[in-house]
Formats: sequence, C-alpha cells, structure tokens
Amino acid sequence: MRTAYSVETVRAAERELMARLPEGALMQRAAAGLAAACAGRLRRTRGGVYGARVVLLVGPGDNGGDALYAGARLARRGAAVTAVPMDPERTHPGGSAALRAAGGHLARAVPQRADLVLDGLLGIGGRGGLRPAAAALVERIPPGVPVVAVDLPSGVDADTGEVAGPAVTADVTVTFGAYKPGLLIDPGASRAGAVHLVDIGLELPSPQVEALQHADVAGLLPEPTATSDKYRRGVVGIVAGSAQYPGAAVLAVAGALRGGAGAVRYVGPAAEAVLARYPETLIGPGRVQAWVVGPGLGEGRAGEVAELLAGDAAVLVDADGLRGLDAAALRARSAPTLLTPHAGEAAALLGVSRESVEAGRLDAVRMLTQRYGAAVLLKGSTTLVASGGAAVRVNPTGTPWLATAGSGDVLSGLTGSLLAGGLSGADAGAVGAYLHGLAARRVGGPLLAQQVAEALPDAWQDTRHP
Ligand SMILES: NC(=O)C1=CN([C@@H]2O[C@H](COP(=O)(O)OP(=O)(O)OC[C@H]3O[C@@H](n4cnc5c(N)ncnc54)[C@H](OP(=O)(O)O)[C@@H]3O)[C@@H](O)[C@H]2O)[C@@H](O)CC1
Ligand SMILES: Nc1ncnc2c1ncn2[C@@H]1O[C@H](COP(=O)(O)OP(=O)(O)O)[C@@H](O)[C@H]1O
Ligand SMILES: [K+]
Repeated sequence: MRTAYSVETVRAAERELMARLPEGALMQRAAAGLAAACAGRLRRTRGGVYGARVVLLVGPGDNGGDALYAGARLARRGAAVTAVPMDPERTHPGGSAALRAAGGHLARAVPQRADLVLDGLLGIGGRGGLRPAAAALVERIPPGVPVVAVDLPSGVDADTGEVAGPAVTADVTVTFGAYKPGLLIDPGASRAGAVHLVDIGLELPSPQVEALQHADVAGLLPEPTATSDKYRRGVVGIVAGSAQYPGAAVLAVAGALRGGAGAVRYVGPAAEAVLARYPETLIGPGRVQAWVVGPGLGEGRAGEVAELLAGDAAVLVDADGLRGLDAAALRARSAPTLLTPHAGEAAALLGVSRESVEAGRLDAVRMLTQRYGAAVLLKGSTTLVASGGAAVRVNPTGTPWLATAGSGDVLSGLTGSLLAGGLSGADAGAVGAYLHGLAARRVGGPLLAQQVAEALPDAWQDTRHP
C-alpha cells in the first residue's frame, strides 16, 4: 500500500521528530536524499555530476533551504550551481552560506543553459496560486531541461492536488518523509512526474489517502477454492441497457463475466444482444448477491433503481441509475452500496459544476460519501474511492485512452462482480478500478471498451507478480 498524508499530519510528525534531533538534522536528511536523486539523474543523462550546470529556483521558506543545501552537495561534487532566489531578502541564510562555501553562486536571472533545474520555490508551505514573483521564475525555466521538484511541484496544493494558475511540471519529484495526497491525485499528480520518496524517519499515524499496489489487490481478489461452486462464488445481476443503448448491457456483462463471480444474470430489454455475445449469461430475475444498475438504462427507470435499493443485496449504481437518487433511501440500507459517477454525474449529485468537481476531486468524493452514506467511486483521471471517514483510495493504474465510450460500463460490471464475490463497496471499487486500469494499459491505445474487458483475466494474473 502506498500511503499519503496531509500537511497537518506531516507537520505534526516533523515537530515530534525535530524535538529529538539536533537542529537542522531533518533538512540535512532531506537535502542528502535530494542531492543523491539529482546525481543519479545527472549520471543517467550526462554521465556524471562533474561539470553539470544546475539551476536552483529558491523560494523564501524551508523548501528553498532544501534546494540550497542539495545544491551545495552537488557543487562539492563539481557541478556549476546557480541559485535564483524568488525574494533575495528572504532566502534561507544557512543554505545560501553553504552553497557559497561550496563554490556555488546566487543570481537574479534564470540561466538558460542548464542540465538540471531544481524547483525549490514552494513545498508544503505553499498556499493558493503562485504569486507573481514565483510565477515569473517558473515561466523562465528553460524548455526541454529536466526539472526535479523539491518535495512537490510548486503551485500544486499538497493536500488536494488542486492547481490554481501556473505551476511547475516536473520530470521527477523528490518528496520527504511521506507522499502528499497532491502527488497522487490529478491535476497535481500529472505535474509531479516520477515520485521518489526520501525516508527522513517520520513516524506517521493513519493516512488520509492510499493507493493499492499489486500485492494488496491480489490479497483482496476473490479466488475460488476446492469447495467453491458457482453460487458460493456469488451471482451478479446486471440491470442495464435499453432499446437505445443495448451495447451498455453487453459491455457491463463483459466486465461482470471477468470479475470473479460464479454467474452473471441479466435483466432488461437487451437480453438478445447479451446472449448473442455471451451465452454464459443467465437471463431474467432471480437471486443475486449484488446488482449493477444503470449503464445505458435511459430515462424513466428510476423505479427499478429504487426497487433494488430497497432490497438486501449489495447494489452498484452507475450512469443513468444515478439520476434523482434518494439520499435517505441510500442511507437506510445495510448491504454494501457503491455509486460510480464520472465528474458530470458527481456534479449533478452534489448540485455543483462539473469544473469544480474536476478541480477538487478529493473534496467532491468525500462530500458524496458523506451525503449519500454509500461508498463512492469517482471516475476520471486518477479515479478516487471513498467510504465514510476512511482513507480515500486513489487508483494508480489506468490511462487516458480509457476515456472512450463504454469503458465505464465494463468497469461497473467488473466491480459489481467483485461485490458479488463478497468485497466491501470500497474494496470492490478500488480493486475494480485497479484491474480495469491495468487491463487498459495492457491493451495500449487507441482501445475499445470490449478489449479492456478481454484483457481483464491477464490483468488479474499480473497482480500476483509484484
Ligand atoms: N515537513 C518536514 O518534515 C520537512 C520539511 N522540509 C522542507 O520544508 C518545506 C516546508 O517549508 P516551509 O514551511 O518553510 O514552507 P515552504 O513550502 O518553503 O513555503 C513557505 C514560504 O513560501 C511563501 N509562499 C506561500 N505560498 C506562496 C505562494 N502561493 N506564492 C509565493 N510564495 C508563497 C510563504 O510566504 P508568506 O506566506 O510567509 O509570505 C513562505 O515564505 C517542505 O516542503 C520541505 O521541502 C525538509 O527540509 C525537512 C523535513
Ligand atoms: N483522462 C482520463 N484518464 C484516465 N482514465 C479516464 C480518463 N477519462 C476517463 N477515464 C476512465 O474511463 C472510464 C469512463 O467511464 P464513463 O465516463 O462512465 O464512460 P462510459 O459511460 O462511456 O462508459 C472510467 O473508468 C474513467 O475512470
Ligand atoms: K517545490
């Protein structure tokens, strides 16, 4: 499991550790890790540190201090290091002195010839959009030169991944002590590049955000045993499709057949199309452990949704099923319930704009789980899964090629199948999104939704091999 912590949590752990260490020790640990990562990068790109031209963008706080001390270490190894302070009156004094003593120097303008740029403008102390002095330095980063962000790319909100205005786009982010949510959640995650964690010895409580990895998923997947039969493995029912959208039913069934349930039942007007493609499908009402309702349902079928929600099987509500949901009915349920909106559907459920959901995905998914009393999977770039007050799960797999009609139907079938296999709403959502994203990466792009479904068994097997 990869875990991420809010600024408040990191600050508290930092205070606790600092009280037990000599002054400045943590910053030296951070700078040593940062310099090592930069040296590694320079070795790969130009054969070594000696003679490399390194530019430091230096902000007024400790983030700038980290950059200056790391710059001093690189200067001692023969790099030509130039630091450009955002505010020359407010620059980490110890760091500036160390850099000068190591042979580096400070400048007013950003040199345009460089082998590496360190973004040490703002770390976890950054608030709001970059102020003009910081934005002006970011604008002067020479194009094509690799950028290493110190702790996080300046302009990215550490707690949410929100980006208000200009921000640094890094090739690598060297982060200290713990991942921050903004490094895992878009739009921030896309600005961070490859994230490298430097252990500085912080002791941390439970995380605010987490991301499953192969071993976590393999541990949650429902595998059949010698005593399994198709009913014990779980039956998933799909209520999807309409005369207008029969394909949604076929794609949801395609996902459900590869999600580990023992049988897939289809209820709706697209039975012929479903059977033509998947003769394995059971047709018509019957007992199930989990329902998937919504893909391609069209309008005027809220009654079917309400009826399923009144029952005691697990229910996944997607797409058209999400229209006019009754929060009180959802809150009254005791079986697992999972809502799987994309940003537009989430916006409608919250009564806000789609843009605000996309800009603040973490807040949106937390508000949805609170308001509807259900687990919520918010689809899109860096899919999030929230359930009650537990850590929000961010999906680390996936590809923008998934932004294609029908891929969400495959996801809902797959995830419903996992619910039928006995996973909780949050686990089914996180594991479903993970496999779906892994399968899509295997296909590459451009991809068809049905290819994603077909690649699911291979993705499932991949999770067993770390
Ligand atoms: N935590 C740990 O364990 C460790 C932390 N370490 C390091 O410390 C970093 C945190 O340092 P920090 O607290 O000094 O804050 P930092 O990010 O440098 O920024 C604050 C300064 O920026 C300014 N400013 C704010 N917003 C702005 C904006 N939008 N645009 C422009 N300016 C803005 C703000 O100005 P003010 O608001 O005061 O006017 C203030 O001067 C952390 O990320 C990590 O690198 C490691 O050394 C060791 C272990
Ligand atoms: N930019 C993106 N990056 C990664 N995944 C994306 C992106 N946009 C959409 N997706 C994924 O593609 C799928 C689309 O689902 P959805 O919007 O319900 O489409 P549809 O209703 O056509 O099936 C979801 O799994 C979503 O997370
Ligand atoms: K930074």
